[in-house]
Amino acid sequence: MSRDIPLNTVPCLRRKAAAFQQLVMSQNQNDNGAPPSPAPSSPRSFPQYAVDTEIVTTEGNDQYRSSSVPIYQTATFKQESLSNMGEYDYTRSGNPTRSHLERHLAKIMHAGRALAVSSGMTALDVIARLLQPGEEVIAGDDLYGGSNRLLKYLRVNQGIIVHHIDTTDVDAVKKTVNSKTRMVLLESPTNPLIKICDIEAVATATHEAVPECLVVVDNTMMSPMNMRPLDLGADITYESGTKFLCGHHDLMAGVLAVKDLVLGERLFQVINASGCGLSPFDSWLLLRGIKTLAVRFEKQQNNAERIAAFLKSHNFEVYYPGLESHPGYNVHTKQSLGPGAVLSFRTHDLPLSERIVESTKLWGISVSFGCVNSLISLPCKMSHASIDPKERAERDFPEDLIRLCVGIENPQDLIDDLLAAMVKAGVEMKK
Ligand SMILES: Cc1ncc(COP(=O)(O)O)c(C=O)c1O
Ligand SMILES: N[C@@H](CCSC[C@H](N)C(=O)O)C(=O)O
Repeated sequence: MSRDIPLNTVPCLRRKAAAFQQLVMSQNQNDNGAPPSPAPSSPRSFPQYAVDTEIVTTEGNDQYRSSSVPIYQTATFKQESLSNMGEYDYTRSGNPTRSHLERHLAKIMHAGRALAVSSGMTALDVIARLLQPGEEVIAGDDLYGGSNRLLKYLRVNQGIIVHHIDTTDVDAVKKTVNSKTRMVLLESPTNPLIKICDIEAVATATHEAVPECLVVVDNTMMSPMNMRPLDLGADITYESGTKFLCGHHDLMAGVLAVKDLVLGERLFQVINASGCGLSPFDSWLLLRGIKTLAVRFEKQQNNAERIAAFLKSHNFEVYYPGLESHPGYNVHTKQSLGPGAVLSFRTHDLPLSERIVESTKLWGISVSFGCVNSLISLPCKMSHASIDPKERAERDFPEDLIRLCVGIENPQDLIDDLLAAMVKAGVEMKK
């Protein structure tokens, strides 16, 4: 499958980035002694190659031409003089290792600016701080438990009105958007029910109704390997860097990206004010992970396709957008480059699902996904336990749902392990 994507927005991005850089520099000079602020982390170069090449190709400007970006493990930066301040003063405001990562992310996410923060939840929190009391948010009725919890917090404590609706239904979004809507939050595929939402159609309908409303896409499930929501009309895309970008479950991170540099500056101001920028070491580690994203992701996705076919052949109800039987198959195929490596399936029997999860050997019982190791979980007791059971029931959340997050192991070993776990748990397997 070709991973090339037309980049017709690039020349305009380049002009915008240069103009914005100019603006920030002139502001710094006129700011009557205000501390320096780093140049916006817009891409240094623009994508010219397929995504797997771009992912591994980073551009440094290190004085010794080091192949790996140095870790600037420092809180402060000394200034030449009071009249000649440098780009960096304090790591909360900016750090060269973080800037390097952010520029690379901006390039691979087709963004004008990217920002790296301490977790995926922090990324959503930074975006949510753009909202005012009384404003409205539309979000899915199937979304990651932590995002649901943050939206609930905003509703209870900050006076934000939140509508949870079926965002796979564009008409339902059109009916709910009103003059007070300031944010539409989408996941596609959703976590954990793998529902597909037509991002372009929702973004167009939302912007037609309320031009200033931000369409925000959580792209954690797809990563830039499979989807660039900014190219589909989203205003902001964010993802948990803890997952595919890192790939090894050894760090927490979140990334945000925008095309509009003014919006990017507003998000940067929140990050600087609240101090949630990613640390130098974690920025370095995340960049290291990103370089192998293409090979990991391709193997994980190929494995997932085989496992989905195996489950389907045994008549399980499988949720995976790589299967033509998935109701969102056509929309997903239109807006992304592949089905990803997370899938769910049902047994319609909670104790049986629990026994399957507890009987695997190779599949680790763990939350999260995107890791090189394969993981199995029961969302109702793990990643989505923070959603009130009553609320889960109202949304018809299947408690017996098992989620598989596929790693890079040998696919036959993974299938054999699942099969053995199913037999041990008492599933009658088709011969
Ligand atoms: C879809 C999705 N979005 C956001 C997050 C939050 O990311 P983090 O755990 O890095 O805060 C998660 C998982 O935690 C997730 O699954
Ligand atoms: N105890 C955590 C659960 C994290 S779930 C992580 C990941 N998004 C997943 O879907 O597995 C919490 O309460 O946030």
